[in-house]
Amino acid sequence: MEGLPATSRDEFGEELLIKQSIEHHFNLILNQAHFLPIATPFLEKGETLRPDSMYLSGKDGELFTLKSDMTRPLSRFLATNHINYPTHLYYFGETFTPPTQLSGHYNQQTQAGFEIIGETSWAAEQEILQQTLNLMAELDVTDLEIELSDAKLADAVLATYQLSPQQITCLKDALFNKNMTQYRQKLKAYHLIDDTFLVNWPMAFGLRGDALLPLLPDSPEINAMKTHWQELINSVKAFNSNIKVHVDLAARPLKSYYTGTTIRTFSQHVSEYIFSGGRYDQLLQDHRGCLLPAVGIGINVDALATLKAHTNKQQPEKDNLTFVLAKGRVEKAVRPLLKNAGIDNSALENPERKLIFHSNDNKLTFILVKADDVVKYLDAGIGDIGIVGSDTMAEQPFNHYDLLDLNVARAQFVLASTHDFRHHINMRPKIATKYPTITRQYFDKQNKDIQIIKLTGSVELAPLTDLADAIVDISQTGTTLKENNLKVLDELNDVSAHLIANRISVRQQRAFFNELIYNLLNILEPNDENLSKSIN
Ligand SMILES: Nc1ncnc2c1ncn2[C@@H]1O[C@H](COP(=O)(O)OP(=O)(O)OP(=O)(O)O)[C@@H](O)[C@H]1O
Ligand SMILES: O=P(O)(O)OC[C@H]1O[C@H](OP(=O)(O)OP(=O)(O)O)[C@H](O)[C@@H]1O
Repeated sequence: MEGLPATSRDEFGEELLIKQSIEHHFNLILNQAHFLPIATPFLEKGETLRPDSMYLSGKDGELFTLKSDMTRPLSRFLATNHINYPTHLYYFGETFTPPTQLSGHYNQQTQAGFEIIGETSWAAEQEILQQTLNLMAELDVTDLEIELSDAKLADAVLATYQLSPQQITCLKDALFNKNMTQYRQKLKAYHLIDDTFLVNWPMAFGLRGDALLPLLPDSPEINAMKTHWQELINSVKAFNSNIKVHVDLAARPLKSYYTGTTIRTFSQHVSEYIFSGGRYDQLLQDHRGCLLPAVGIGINVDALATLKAHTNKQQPEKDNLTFVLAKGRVEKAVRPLLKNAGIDNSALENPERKLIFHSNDNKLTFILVKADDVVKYLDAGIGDIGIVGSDTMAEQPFNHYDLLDLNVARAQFVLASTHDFRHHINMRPKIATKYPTITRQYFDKQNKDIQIIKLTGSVELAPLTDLADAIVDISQTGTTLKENNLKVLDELNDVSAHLIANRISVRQQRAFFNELIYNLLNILEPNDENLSKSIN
């Protein structure tokens, strides 16, 4: 009997019962609130090829797209039907996206959502928040924490400083990735490192978000956002004063088309956002091609079902954090650094052949994995914090925070070959490497066509044996190159160990992360007086 494709699964029994119950309560709440149901087919016309879509081919060769989200079918529906606006809609159904092969992820997710379309007034935001709260209560998952933000906040803040468009882009990029190393370098370069709000901005969420609200620059646009957040916070508190609600002043806009308030929720038990949405006035169009203002909330039903399963079993809140360390050079190099930053990693000192360790108080777990696998443990929500080389990160899809460059396990990528290598002789040189992405990026920048040969080690052998013309590899002392009679033709990116973190873990354990980042920055940037400006 043939099994399922690697990326699919059956759903059965208890797991499916939970989803059915979510769907039942969801329909009940939205019917009561006079939202109208909409169901769109699995297949849409597939004229635009997108990397995040799956395709089916029809009998006559026509290409169809499997529905990868609910937004596109909804856009098509509104653009091709005469509807009276404002309209209130809701949907519940399956979406399909191609996961990375052999990653353990599934290609099919259940998504639900509700939208108010054609309504510019603030009442729409209040209504979707109200329905979100009703659903949380109906499903009995009140341990969700709500985060409010605004897609335009970062631009509004940075507009109050004297910065060029390019400087704004660089700062936003570092801010949204919570890349503290890059962010602080930029602040220093732009002479803004004395600004208390800016210094603390990347971690301005949760209680710290609330604490930094009064330090937000003064502008009519920002003041209007503050008023709106306060109104939403008041409605949450009036509904149930136990629900945690905070502002996130450093949130990346959910999607590029969001234009106003955003609302997201997460819980202590699941490493993904459960509800997320907000205002997006620039995406949907009616049948005449006129833009339609809209607010909506999407629900990750699979994540919600995981949360429900936890709630049903009454499991305690997670109070343990897992570090995933790239074993070998990286783990050895960061061990003293972590220890100096107050992390009890003494158990790693006598590893023998064990791969899992605990701190003396059992609050921290350390797991040792091959460098390539660190990100997979973070993706799955098993690891909260990862420590891995920037070389490994550059070769993988990466969707986490790149918090700090730890400045240890340092090396450099180099292009190297034999002494008689001549660039111009070989029209399409063969380059051997363990790092195809880095290699491709480097040659693309130079408009040079090459052929890559992916090796797993002893890369220096390739030009010596004529397997390849040159190599892109890591060099530290240069000894390996020298001993193999190879010379450096060019120096590429620097490599070092980085501290990375799952986005939801940073929220679930924000006090721990704040302290760890602060302690590590004190070691990495000693004598930096501005560090004391970090609220801790
Ligand atoms: N000279 C160097 N060569 C290779 N990696 C280095 C060097 N210096 C620092 N590094 C960092 O160390 C990581 C590799 O560590 P290590 O060699 O222990 O693991 P590995 O590549 O899995 O090795 P092995 O396959 O020999 O176990 C790289 O990802 C890089 O970030
Ligand atoms: O400049 P150096 O200090 O000599 O270091 C560079 C060498 O170290 C790494 O190899 P590694 O030891 O990881 O073995 P590998 O060839 O099996 O990847 C790298 O691939 C180089 O071969």
